[in-house]
Formats: sequence, C-alpha cells, structure tokens
Amino acid sequence: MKIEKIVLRKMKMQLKKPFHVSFGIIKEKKFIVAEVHTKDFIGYGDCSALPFPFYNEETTSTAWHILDEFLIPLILSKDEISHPEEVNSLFSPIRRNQMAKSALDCAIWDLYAKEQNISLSKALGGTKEKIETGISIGIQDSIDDLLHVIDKYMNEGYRRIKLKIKPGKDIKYLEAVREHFGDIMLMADANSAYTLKDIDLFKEMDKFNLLMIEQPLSHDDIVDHAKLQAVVDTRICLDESIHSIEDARKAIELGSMKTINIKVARVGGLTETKKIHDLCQLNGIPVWCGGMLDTGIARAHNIAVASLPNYQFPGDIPASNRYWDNDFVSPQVIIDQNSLVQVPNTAGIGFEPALELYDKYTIEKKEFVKS
Ligand SMILES: O=C(O)CCC(=O)C1=CC=C[C@@H](O)[C@@H]1C(=O)O
Ligand SMILES: [Mg+2]
Repeated sequence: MKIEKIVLRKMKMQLKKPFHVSFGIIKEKKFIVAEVHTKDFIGYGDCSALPFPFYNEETTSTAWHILDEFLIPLILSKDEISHPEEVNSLFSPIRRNQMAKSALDCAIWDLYAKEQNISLSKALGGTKEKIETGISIGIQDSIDDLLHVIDKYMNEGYRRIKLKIKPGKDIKYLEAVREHFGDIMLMADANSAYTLKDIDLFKEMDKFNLLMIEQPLSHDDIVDHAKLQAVVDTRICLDESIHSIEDARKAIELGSMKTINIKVARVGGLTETKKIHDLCQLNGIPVWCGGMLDTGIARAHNIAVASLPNYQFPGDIPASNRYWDNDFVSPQVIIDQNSLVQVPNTAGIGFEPALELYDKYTIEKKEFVKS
C-alpha cells in the first residue's frame, strides 16, 4: 500500500439519551475519523477515545495530538506498507495511546482488505457470517426505569443484557431484573467501582447466575481480580485492565479472569486484537467484542473482528439506532429477532461514510499529504 494522504476529522455527535456509567454521564461523543488514502482506495478507522480521561488515560484531544505529531508522520515516512501488521510494530516506540494508534491500524486494515478485494472479516480470518450482539444499559434512576428499558430492548430483539452497576445500584437492581425477567442472559459492568473489601457482595452475586461481571476492581489491576475470581463462581471479565497481549498473558497466568472484553480501540487496533484473541483461544479463554458507544466505522471494525472463531459471547455491537438518530455510515446496522448482525462480505469494512452527514458532524479537519 502506497499511502499518499491521511485526513483526520474531529467529529461530534449527540447521543439520543445520556449514557450513565459509574465514572460519569456521557451525553455527546467527540471522536476522530482517520481516512488513509492511496491512489485508488480510502481506508477508514475511528479513534474512540472519550472527551474525558475517566475510562482510560486518553481523550479526544490527546489522541489528536499523538496522531498529528507522532503516528501520522511515522506512517508517511514509509515508502510502502506491505501488510497492516507492520503498523503495530512501527508504533511500538510510542508508549500506550492505544486509541490513537487504533484509528490508523484499523484504517490501514480496511485499506488492505479493499486492495485485496476481500471483506475485512475474511482478511482477519473471520469464520462467521452473522455475529451475536447485546445491549449495554447505563445506570438508571430507579428500578422501574431499568425494567422498562430492558423490556424495550428485549422487544427490539436483544437477548444479552449488560447492566452498569455501582455501589448502591447493584444487588437490588439485579434482584429486580431476575424477578421480572427470569433467567435471561444477564451480565454486569462495574467499571472499577469496587474493591476487594466488597468480596462478600460479589459472593452474594453468584446467586444471580450472571454471564459475567466486567471489571469489578481497579482499572489497572490483575492481582486482586485473581483473588476475587478464586472465590466466586461468576465469570470475571477484564476490560480496562487489558491493553496488550502482554497484559493478557500475565492475567491468564494469574487466573485473573475467565473472559476478556477485547475492545479494538483499547488494545491499539486489529493486529493486537488478533494476537489477544489467538492467545486466549490457545488457553481456552473465550472472548467477546466490547464497544465504546461506537459510531459507524468503529462498529464496522467490531463486526468484522467479532466474526473470529473465539468470540463466544454477544458483543457490545448494537444497531446504529442504539445511540444515534442517524449514524453517519450506510447501510445502517440493524439486528434481527435473534440479536444477530450480518457480517458484510463486500471489500473492506463493508460500510460507506454518509458524506452528506460528514460535514454536519465534523468540527475540525486536517490533511497530511506525503511529501
Ligand atoms: O458501546 C456500547 O454499546 C457499550 C459500551 C460500554 O458499555 C462502555 C463504553 C465506554 C466505557 C464504558 O462506560 C463501557 C464499558 O466499560 O464497556
Ligand atoms: Mg466495560
């Protein structure tokens, strides 16, 4: 791939409804779309860093800076990139900043698949034609509100319900959901809101037969999670703690979890995602695809990667209308009554940016032309 130009767009889209999690309330999404141009094709990637550093250390602004000052110059310094896996090692001297890296890693994987005239799913080694999705529900003001929201999404076809929990909004909420909906596929995401002092609370949660509890303890921990996993039956899932294959290797060795939420953005892109997927498969650890309140391009990459064989739980890959009045890609993603999404078999990500909406959502744009 002879890359001629890279275009960064900082985008802003209002969520249909605020999304309340243990670390705050997300009302609008600022994100970055990276376009990587060759003579004949354009590859697209999203940087899903949130506008504030409460999920991880990155923000939309830090990512823009790292892309502008470091990552894009590195890409444009190369005469040619023969395979997208080269990008991961090209970026290795730069510490962390995974979401910034992911935007270009993903865009170059999309470009590669388009040049090879194959779907991104096929380029990655995907084996599924449909992938199972789930719905992530923010913290609700009351139990009644929560039951109504779950009812709405189950009627739309979602089968896996992920609840955000935090101290004071956990046991009673889970109890009410179990009483009202019976043995539905139910999981909880704590976003690091608890400590090992809450170990008895998690032992009590075993009675709910949850699919998993996501990131109960500190965002940078794998040791205490291993102590917790050793005393509860419920599957512990790591999200924020895992940024690389090295993190995954150590967590597997310690027994910190029984599944990993692999967010392409959090681990620096598709190459690292594949490495973590393969390592987990080798160790009998099922994985699933997390989301970052994604818009169309990031969701497209998630659909492709979730078609890999060791993705065994429904992903946070909801339909386009989950967060957005109109997502800015076409076709819009819809789910069927079994909560399944079709994996595109056209070249690349299989979705096109809706250019007429591009300018509506773009708040900043910068072009980088290879000299
Ligand atoms: O993308 C989705 O549909 C849900 C994503 C989701 O639950 C999260 C997005 C971003 C940060 C967190 O609040 C949370 C997560 O930890 O998985
Ligand atoms: Mg999570």
